[in-house]
Amino acid sequence: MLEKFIKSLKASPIVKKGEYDYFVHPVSDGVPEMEPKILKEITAVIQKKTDLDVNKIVCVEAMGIHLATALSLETGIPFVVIRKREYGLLGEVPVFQKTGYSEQKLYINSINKGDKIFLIDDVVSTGGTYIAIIKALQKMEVEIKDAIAIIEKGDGKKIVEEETSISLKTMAKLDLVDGKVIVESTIEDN
Ligand SMILES: O=P(O)(O)OC[C@H]1O[C@H](OP(=O)(O)OP(=O)(O)O)[C@H](O)[C@@H]1O
Ligand code: HPA
Repeated sequence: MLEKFIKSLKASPIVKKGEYDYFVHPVSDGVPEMEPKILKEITAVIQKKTDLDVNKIVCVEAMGIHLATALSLETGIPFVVIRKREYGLLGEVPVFQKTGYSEQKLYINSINKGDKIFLIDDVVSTGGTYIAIIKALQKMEVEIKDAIAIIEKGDGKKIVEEETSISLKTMAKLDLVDGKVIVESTIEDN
């Protein structure tokens, strides 16, 4: 079911961000262009493999937005974006995000105590982003019913699970070897 997605992953160019090896893919970068069929494969597998008995889909700017949009259109569940912009709205919660190559603040709005949410982002790598967000949502007493990062790179999934006790699903686990993307496993192997 994920044939086009897997094929596109293997074709991803790798660039350097300082010392960090960074793969470039339509899911994580919108570059090269996204084939709608890939997005359809991903949303179909999410619907099959995750718990979407939720009242909100929650994604992270920027590269969670197209994934949440596609899923929202298929399911009719509304989505909210954790932004890199501060609004100063009542109840806004700032979160400090650190990835393998950047640091910045994110801002949670329109998520309330008691909400049942599905969390979606494009990549988990160091786990820095998901750990910060999940801890903030747990403190807000939001119920994270399920969470997915479409692409898994490095040890981030394990670190997120250890630090937050949330089970994080991923659709494809990859490794970067000799300038190439190797797909080690997919959610369909389980
Ligand atoms: O597991 P981590 O090491 O935290 O990496 C994962 C995060 O890195 C990227 O975000 P980035 O801040 O580059 O933003 P973008 O979505 O705007 O590309 C990606 O979209 C994830 O949110
Ligand atoms: N590529 C694209 N997005 C990412 C990466 C990467 O290597 N790491 C974290 N987000």
